[in-house]
Amino acid sequence: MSPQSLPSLPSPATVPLARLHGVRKAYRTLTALDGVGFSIRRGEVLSVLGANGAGKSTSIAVLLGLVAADAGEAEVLGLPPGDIAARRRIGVMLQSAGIPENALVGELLDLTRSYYPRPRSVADCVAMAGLDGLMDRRYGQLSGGQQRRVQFALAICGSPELLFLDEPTTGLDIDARQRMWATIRELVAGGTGVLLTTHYLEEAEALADRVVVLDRGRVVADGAMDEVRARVSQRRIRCLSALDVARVGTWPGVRAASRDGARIEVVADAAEDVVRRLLAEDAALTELDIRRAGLADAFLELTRDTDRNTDREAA
Ligand SMILES: Nc1ncnc2c1ncn2[C@@H]1O[C@H](COP(=O)(O)OP(=O)(O)OP(=O)(O)O)[C@@H](O)[C@H]1O
Repeated sequence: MSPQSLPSLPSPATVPLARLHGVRKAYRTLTALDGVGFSIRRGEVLSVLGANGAGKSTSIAVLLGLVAADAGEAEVLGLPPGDIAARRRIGVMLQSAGIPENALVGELLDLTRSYYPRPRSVADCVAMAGLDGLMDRRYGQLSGGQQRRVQFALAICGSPELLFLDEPTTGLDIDARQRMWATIRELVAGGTGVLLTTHYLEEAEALADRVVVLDRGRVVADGAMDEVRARVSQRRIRCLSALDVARVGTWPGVRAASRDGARIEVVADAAEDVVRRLLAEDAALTELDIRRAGLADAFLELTRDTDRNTDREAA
């Protein structure tokens, strides 16, 4: 067979490591997932964002085979969720860890490493998760932040191709959080795919290549970090001005106006009209600075838009 006649296979980089498609899940009358679909690729961090109860943990649970979907498709490394062969190639750090309190950290690490065909060395795990001095301690006697680091070590100790991190840095101090971010970046640079849920939008901004925003069990945005930000038209305008912010707040196109000392900050839908009026009304205005809204603003606007649509549908 000549090379030309071979069917063209998708390149490994474009085949998703994991995928949900049209997934529905209801708990009695409550719809937790309402047709959720997204995928995670090699060498990228996908951040799944959403308010409490939006369906983030349920999406992960479906991918891990912990919860059965009522409808739709779920696949991990080309296998059904929960498949043992897939389990040996993924790492998982969930909110509820279920780790025996009496076990020594070193024992936990040895045991978890033994499940995997190509575990990382203990020394690497200790360095990557920041476990120095913790190996002989009992898990239950560690602080919350130390326990999170142990959970992270257990998630990465098998050199997984795909890593599920459900709010990994909750309870970590700034230094430990930065260390975990650095390790995640290192893993991703080596080709690992990461599904990250977080309530810290600066964490998603710092780590994620792509973002999926869930709102009440539906995907309301899915795209590259910059694309999701760009979907939001809002701008933040800052300047030194003596204008009355209560009055500025009533101008057309202005969403919010606040004062911090001599500086005012205006959040506007379309910056141009508002900037023109600011300059016209205050000839002494200086230090004008206009920025695209950050992920936090984008997130709020995206979920607020769904609120509006839902209200409209209900009306
Ligand atoms: N076992 C369960 N039984 C009944 N309802 C459930 C169960 N698990 C989740 N739910 C409900 O499903 C919805 C989605 O929950 P899920 O835990 O996926 O949200 P989340 O986005 O992870 O929220 P959080 O940010 O609070 O962790 C919520 O309304 C939740 O109350």
